[in-house]
Amino acid sequence: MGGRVNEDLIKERRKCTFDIKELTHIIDCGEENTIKRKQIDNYILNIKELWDDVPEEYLSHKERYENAIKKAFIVLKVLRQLHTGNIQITDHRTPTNVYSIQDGIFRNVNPLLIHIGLFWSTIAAQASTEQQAEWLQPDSSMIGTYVQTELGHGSFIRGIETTATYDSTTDEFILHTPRLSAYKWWPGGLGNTANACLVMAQLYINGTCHGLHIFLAQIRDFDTHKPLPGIKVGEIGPKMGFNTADNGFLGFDNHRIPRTNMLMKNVQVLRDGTYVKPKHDKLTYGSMLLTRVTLISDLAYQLSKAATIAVRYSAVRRQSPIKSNEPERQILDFVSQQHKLFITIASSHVYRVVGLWMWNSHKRVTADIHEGNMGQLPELHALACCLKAISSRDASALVEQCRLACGGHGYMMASNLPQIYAYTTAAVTYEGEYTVLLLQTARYLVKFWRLAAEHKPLPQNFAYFEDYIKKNFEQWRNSPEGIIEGFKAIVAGKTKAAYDTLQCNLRNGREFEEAWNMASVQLTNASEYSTISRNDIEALQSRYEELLALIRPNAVGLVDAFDIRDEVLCSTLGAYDGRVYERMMEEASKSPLNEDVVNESFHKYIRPVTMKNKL
Ligand SMILES: CCCCCCCCCCCCC/C=C/C(=O)SCCNC(=O)CCNC(=O)[C@H](O)C(C)(C)COP(=O)(O)OP(=O)(O)OC[C@H]1O[C@@H](n2cnc3c(N)ncnc32)[C@H](O)[C@@H]1OP(=O)(O)O
Ligand SMILES: Cc1cc2nc3c(=O)[nH]c(=O)nc-3n(C[C@H](O)[C@H](O)[C@H](O)COP(=O)(O)OP(=O)(O)OC[C@H]3O[C@@H](n4cnc5c(N)ncnc54)[C@H](O)[C@@H]3O)c2cc1C
Repeated sequence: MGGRVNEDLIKERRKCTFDIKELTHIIDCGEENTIKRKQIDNYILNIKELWDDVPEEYLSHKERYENAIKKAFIVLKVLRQLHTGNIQITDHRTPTNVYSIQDGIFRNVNPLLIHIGLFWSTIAAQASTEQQAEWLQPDSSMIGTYVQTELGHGSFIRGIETTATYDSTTDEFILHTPRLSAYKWWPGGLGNTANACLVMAQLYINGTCHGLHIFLAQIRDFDTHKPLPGIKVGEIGPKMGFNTADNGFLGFDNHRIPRTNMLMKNVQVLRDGTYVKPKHDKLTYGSMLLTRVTLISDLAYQLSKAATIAVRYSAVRRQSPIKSNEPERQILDFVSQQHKLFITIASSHVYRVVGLWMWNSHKRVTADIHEGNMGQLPELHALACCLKAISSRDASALVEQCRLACGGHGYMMASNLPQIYAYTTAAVTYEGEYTVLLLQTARYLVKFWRLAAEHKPLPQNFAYFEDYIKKNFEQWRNSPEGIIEGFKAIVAGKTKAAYDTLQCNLRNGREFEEAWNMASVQLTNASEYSTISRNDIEALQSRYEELLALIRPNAVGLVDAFDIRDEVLCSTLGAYDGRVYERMMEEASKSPLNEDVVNESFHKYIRPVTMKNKL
């Protein structure tokens, strides 16, 4: 769409007091990354076949999938070309890699997301060198997915019922779905797209269960794509979002795979059925850990999209004067609106920085694990659980806040805010449900509180538990250091309260698991523990309002610095030029209901009723 940039946006950009490009480079972790990102953006966004004539909302469930799969294979080809050209596109130092461009192309989810993101990365992390050499071929026929969750079990994966029984006479595993609740249910790309999968199943050797292990299974013929004998596979139906992800179900009827199809980097089953244990029980859960870490950056990116749309719209939208004799104001001038939006910008930066830090920590801990040192794994797991849970919950609440901040127009699909919300809120559940993950972190904290309570030595990271017990916390100070101290006090107080309840339940004769369940609200909820006083809260509130006023002239600059192209934002409300009403009218004209001046239903159903008395 050609035309002038909205006058209010022009003025906002003139008001900006910092160098927008400099912030973009910081977000991208360096100017060279910005340049590389823009090259990839240009390359991909110039592929004409990736653009729709009809907005995807008007397509049927089947058409949407078919459209998405067409694009997915164009993108896959590009990814392969870029890899061949040695362009590092999976570097999560920044969320602004090729994956974010896909948000624009699909306006939904790439059906190959799990193939690219989880299938290959799990093989790379958990398959032996020989297996990798065989499976990780650039021209592989395999289109895979990660198949873990079942109809009956998602959170409690030890309850998974699919079995893999070793048959030493044929040197094979027999994959089997013993009952309906054991059907695999949810995996992305499983419904129609994948011809292979990594399946999580209980390993049985000579009648002994060795717990969960990962197996590579072909499920469809590479040539005809028909399900192999003994495989029942299909798609699970429409969802709140993720509708192009082709999530599927899968059942095995004594399906045989070679022994060498168990992922054997960390654990092995030998030809004679000998089981060689892993160095750490939970290495099999490594893919979940990695995805949780990755998601923090992805959620930061979703927040930056929502903030860009809502801030630009709020600069363009004028509604009601503040003083009665004045013209109507930009809604961005209302302090309550600033409160809704600036927190989203800030949260995006927070999770971007934390996501990057976690990504680097993951790299470091993985390198240690390769050397046989598992010492840092529990802390990384505890942090990943908590941060994935909190970032997804915050992101979905803030995206929804941005949608509401755009009033009625935010309810339009063409604003793209409903789609961003549907995408973001799914992350609260997948890769570990919110409460379940918080309880994993609580388990870790309680362990160290027990040491503190028993006056045993604590690692440096938990020294503040001891400070709390000795009442060494200083009075609240309104400064970054003071805020960190305040958070430490909250964590220590919260952990103490939960621990005390747990102990009390145990003293009353409860078994540990039951006592834990009874304390679980305290284990997950924030509590009132703080060194902060009522006066401090008032001082903080007025400081906060001062800061909102300080940010106000830079609001548009701050979201421009996210540097998200219109083709990725896909929003009538958030485009760079701010021509909101023109875009809304243009999008409305694409509705199939506007194709005929009089819809044929008028003659069939309306006219016979409305004209009845007049005939
Ligand atoms: C690269 C491209 C990226 C693109 C951008 C990103 C976008 C990505 C979009 C993704 C699209 C969606 C895909 C979705 C996929 C899925 O959802 S896959 C399925 C995910 N499922 C889950 O997450 C299930 C959650 N449940 C669990 O993880 C486990 O059941 C549990 C809750 C952790 C409990 O496990 P259990 O075996 O019962 O253990 P416990 O008896 O409770 O003991 C826990 C001990 O184990 C330690 N531990 C647990 N997990 C780990 C781990 N992953 N790593 C290390 N350690 C672990 C834990 O600390 C306990 O230790 P101790 O206290 O010392 O006993
Ligand atoms: C969009 C989407 C994509 C997905 N993609 C995949 C995929 O590619 N591959 C795959 O294998 N799976 C996938 N999943 C499945 C996903 O991982 C599970 O849905 C998720 O792990 C939650 O498990 P659940 O559905 O069993 O929820 P449940 O565990 O049944 O949760 C229901 C409620 O019970 C509570 N609860 C459960 N256990 C406890 C406990 N111990 N203590 C306290 N409360 C508890 C939860 O907090 C929640 O409130 C996907 C899911 C979605 C929504």
